[in-house]
Amino acid sequence: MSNTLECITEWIGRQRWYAGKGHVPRLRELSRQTIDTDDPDATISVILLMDDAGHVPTLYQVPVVERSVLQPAERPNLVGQNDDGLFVIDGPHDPAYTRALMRLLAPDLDPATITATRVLSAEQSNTSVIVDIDGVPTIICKVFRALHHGENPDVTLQAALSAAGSTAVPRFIGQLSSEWDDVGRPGGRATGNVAFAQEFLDGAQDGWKVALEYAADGRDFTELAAALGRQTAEVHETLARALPTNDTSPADIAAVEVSWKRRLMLAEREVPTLMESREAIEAVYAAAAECDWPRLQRIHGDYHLGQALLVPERGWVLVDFEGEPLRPMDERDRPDVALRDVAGMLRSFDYAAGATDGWPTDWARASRDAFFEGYVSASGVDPRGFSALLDAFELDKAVYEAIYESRNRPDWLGIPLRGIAQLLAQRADVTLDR
Ligand SMILES: Nc1ncnc2c1ncn2[C@@H]1O[C@H](COP(=O)(O)OP(=O)(O)O)[C@@H](O)[C@H]1O
Ligand SMILES: O=P(O)(O)O[C@H]1O[C@H](CO)[C@@H](O[C@H]2O[C@H](CO)[C@@H](O)[C@H](O)[C@H]2O)[C@H](O)[C@H]1O
Repeated sequence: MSNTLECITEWIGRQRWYAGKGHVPRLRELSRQTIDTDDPDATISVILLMDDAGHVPTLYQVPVVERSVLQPAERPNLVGQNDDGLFVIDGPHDPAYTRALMRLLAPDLDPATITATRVLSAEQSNTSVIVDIDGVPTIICKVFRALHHGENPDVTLQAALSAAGSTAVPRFIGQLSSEWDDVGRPGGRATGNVAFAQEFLDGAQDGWKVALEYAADGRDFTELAAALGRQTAEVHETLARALPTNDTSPADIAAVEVSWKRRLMLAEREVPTLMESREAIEAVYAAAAECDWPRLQRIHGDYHLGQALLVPERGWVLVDFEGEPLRPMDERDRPDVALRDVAGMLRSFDYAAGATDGWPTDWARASRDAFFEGYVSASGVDPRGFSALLDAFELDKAVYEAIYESRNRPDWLGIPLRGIAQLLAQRADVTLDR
């Protein structure tokens, strides 16, 4: 037995959302808040923990429920047993926590109508809980794991799209923020979003799984890809109307170029073979920095097929506007280039082909073209008109994916590496043709 903090330290490294893979966690408790519950055997604590083990300290939200009796069904979600003999359970898996959270996120909801709560089983960066109302899955609550000062773009963007009447995102229900000590900020306090709730889309299919099935069966995905292109353009257009935009200054361009190069340097440390392509990749970045850039606006930021849900009678609905988990929050929380999203989705078609036996490149190419056509038809803007810039964003995404795969799924590292090689070969062909 050990104290609750020791139990969490031993457990946290195994969680999918723990970003410090490869480090032994070094946790420091910043705050512990007790939440009221009507369950007499449960004590709910929301603990904010700073992990000092990595290069950059990371703040995590760990809600736990302490109980004197452990039900067999709770065993897989046991964090540990503390010095007082209490069983410490991962909060989102315990109904006492999720019911208490719902009271805060949706105060108008009658708690008696909540009939069940369960954690979404997919591997995730955060933890989402599905809430049944009168026996029907109705609400999904996302509990953010890594916390940041300032608004979380997932909340800001989905709330803004929903308020603008867009049905391209789930209806927004409510959000919760929290404060914690931060000596680096004026007043010594930081504040950020810790959870939010939105409409649960029953029967939604994950776009990644749909695409994989199509690719594996050699089925034509172009109609769905074109619809996705149209929905993407519509979301970009609504975001540009609902939230601030700005002209692109030379300083903005320089900052993006620096971030591309910084990421490449980081990737080379983790995937040394990338060093062989550095010169060619940097040449693409340099060419992109020289061309015309569109206006900056808020974007999805980590756009791929897994962020698009195919909903019966509604079509594509987009989720998870939090941006890339490996990118600093201050970079994700401001206007950016919409082509970054287009590039993300192009990479995803390549991924679906790469994860399929025989690597059907024609399938990926047809899906890309259809996506472009859909995007143009809804917006009048053809991303292919910014080819140097689009290539740079695609390369940057593939470099990001190389880091992501080497840390999380080394068996898949070949997918982004081949993507990088292909992009560079295509650019070399274009240059030779000139
Ligand atoms: N509103 C929703 N309705 C139904 N399923 C959803 C909804 N939002 C998310 N999901 C499911 O949860 C998965 C993870 O959600 P996401 O927002 O991507 O979480 P994370 O930030 O943890 O990556 C999605 O891929 C989808 O399968
Ligand atoms: O969904 P998250 O916000 O957690 O995104 C991260 O994980 C994704 C993998 O789940 C990763 O996406 C990469 O793999 C996908 C297939 O699993 C593929 O469709 C994407 O194109 C590819 O980028 C994403 O990059 C990462 O941020």
